[in-house]
Order: sequence, then C-alpha cells, then structure tokens
Amino acid sequence: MAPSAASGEKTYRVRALWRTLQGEGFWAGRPAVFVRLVACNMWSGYEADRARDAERNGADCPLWCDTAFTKEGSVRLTASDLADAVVATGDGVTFCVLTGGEPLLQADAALIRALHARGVTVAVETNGTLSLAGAFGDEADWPDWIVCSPKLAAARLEIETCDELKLVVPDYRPEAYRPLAQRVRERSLAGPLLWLQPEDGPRFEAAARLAVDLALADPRWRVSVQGHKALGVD
Ligand SMILES: C[S@@+](CC[C@H](N)C(=O)[O-])C[C@H]1O[C@@H](n2cnc3c(N)ncnc32)[C@H](O)[C@@H]1O
Ligand SMILES: Nc1nc2[nH]cc(C(=O)O)c2c(=O)[nH]1
Ligand code: SF4
Ligand SMILES: [Mg+2]
Repeated sequence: MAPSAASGEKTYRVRALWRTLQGEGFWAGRPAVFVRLVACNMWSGYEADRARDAERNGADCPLWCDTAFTKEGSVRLTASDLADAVVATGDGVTFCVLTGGEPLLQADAALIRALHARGVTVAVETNGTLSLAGAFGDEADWPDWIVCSPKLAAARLEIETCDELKLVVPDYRPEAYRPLAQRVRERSLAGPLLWLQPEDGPRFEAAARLAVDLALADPRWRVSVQGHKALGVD
C-alpha cells in the first residue's frame, strides 16, 4: 500500500486494500478491489465490547460481525492516493467495493470522483444507518452500486435506496424490512435483489436452514452464500 499522507488534505483511514472476488450477493464471483475503511457506528471492533455495543446500539451484529476494521495496521490516504492504490492493486480490475466497518462514516463525493476519474466502478457495502445524500451529496456522486445490509430497525435507517438488500439471518428478517425491500432499485431483469445471508459462526447450520426455508416460502428472497469463504479467499 502507498505511504500515509503528510499534508493537511482530507485522508481516509484504510485498514485493508486487496484484490479478490466479490463473495456475496449479485456480483459474487466478480474480481474486485476491496477497500476496508476503519471504524463502525455499531461496534468498536474490539472483542471485549461485542455484547456492550450490541446492547448500547440496539444492533445484533456486533455479536457476530466477522470483520477486523479497527485502526491497528491502518494507513491514512488522500482520495487521489487511495484511488491510485485501487488502480495499481486492481491490475486491470476496475470494480471496487468500499466496505468496513461502516464505509459511509468516511467515504464521500471526493473519493467517488477520484475513483470515477480513473475509470473505476464503485460499489459500497453499508449498514443503512447513514444517508447516501448525507455522505455523498448529489446523486451523481453516489457509488454506482449500493448494497445495504441493515443492522437497526427499519424506522431507524437513514439510507434512501439501494440496489441489493441483504439480511443476515436469523437476527434480521424479511418481515421487518418490507418498506425498504420496496425501495430497492430494479435495474435489470434480475431485480429486485433481496438476499438472505446465513450468519457465519457457531449458528451457521441453523442459519443456513432458515435462509433456505424463508426463500422457499417467499421466493422474492434469494440466499446469498459467502462464496469467498467457501473458496478460501479474503
Ligand atoms: C462487515 S460488513 C461491512 C459493511 C457494513 N458495516 C454492513 O454491515 O453492511 C460486510 C457484510 O458482511 C456481513 N456479515 C458480517 N458478519 C457476518 C457473519 N458472521 N455472517 C454473515 N454475514 C456477515 C454484513 O451483514 C455485511 O453484509
Ligand atoms: N471476498 C469478499 N467479498 C465480500 N463481500 C462483502 C464483504 C465485506 O466484508 O463487506 C466481503 C469480504 O470481506 N470479502
Ligand atoms: S456487520 Fe457491519 S455494521 Fe455490524 S459491526 Fe460489522 S461492520 Fe459494523
Ligand atoms: Mg466480509
């Protein structure tokens, strides 16, 4: 990764940047450059805080979040350095996924513009608690593809719309997110893209069975298998 920025320009704290396959949802199997931004508004990211933050934030995901997004080992990069690193790491892969942590805490229009200026298509994985207009301003500067995996009750979400809605079961259920499911943009014959993703961890088997049962009971919903884990890549 490029060295940290030294000037007063805005920087983004990046925990990891790597070339892999998108493992989840509609673009599963597609080569992508992932950018994992530091910090989340649902969990501190530290093991000892899982139960406390779940309780404090009214979210279940801190109990089972599978991701390291704390600041240890992170670097600070300007929008242009980060976009250059995406292009260099991509080595021909021009699809970038901004994730975290919660990427909307840091990602903004300047970052999207820097990536677009280099011919990179940008997807984002967000928990839905923050507004796209708030993070990116005008819709022209929003990411090209928005995946929302909600972590709070529907009434507490700020996200305006998305291209994919991805519920991690058993804690997050279709009946709780009907209004948001109706706001999922249909941009192809494949839509609306409504996913049930089994919670990975000790409850995986039961979660997988539930996801299959729910999809078969209401075929508007599909099952998202975390393909990167099956393939043994990050
Ligand atoms: C780590 S989160 C980062 C983006 C954002 N904070 C969010 O929650 O959508 C990326 C994706 O992983 C999913 N995820 C996290 N832990 C998981 C687990 N144990 N099993 C299945 N999916 C998980 C989240 O629901 C989300 O769709
Ligand atoms: N390969 C791969 N695909 C992913 N799709 C969403 C991920 C995420 O953590 O946001 C993820 C991830 O961590 N790895
Ligand atoms: S699943 Fe997303 S929202 Fe929940 S703690 Fe992990 S990174 Fe944060
Ligand atoms: Mg992941």
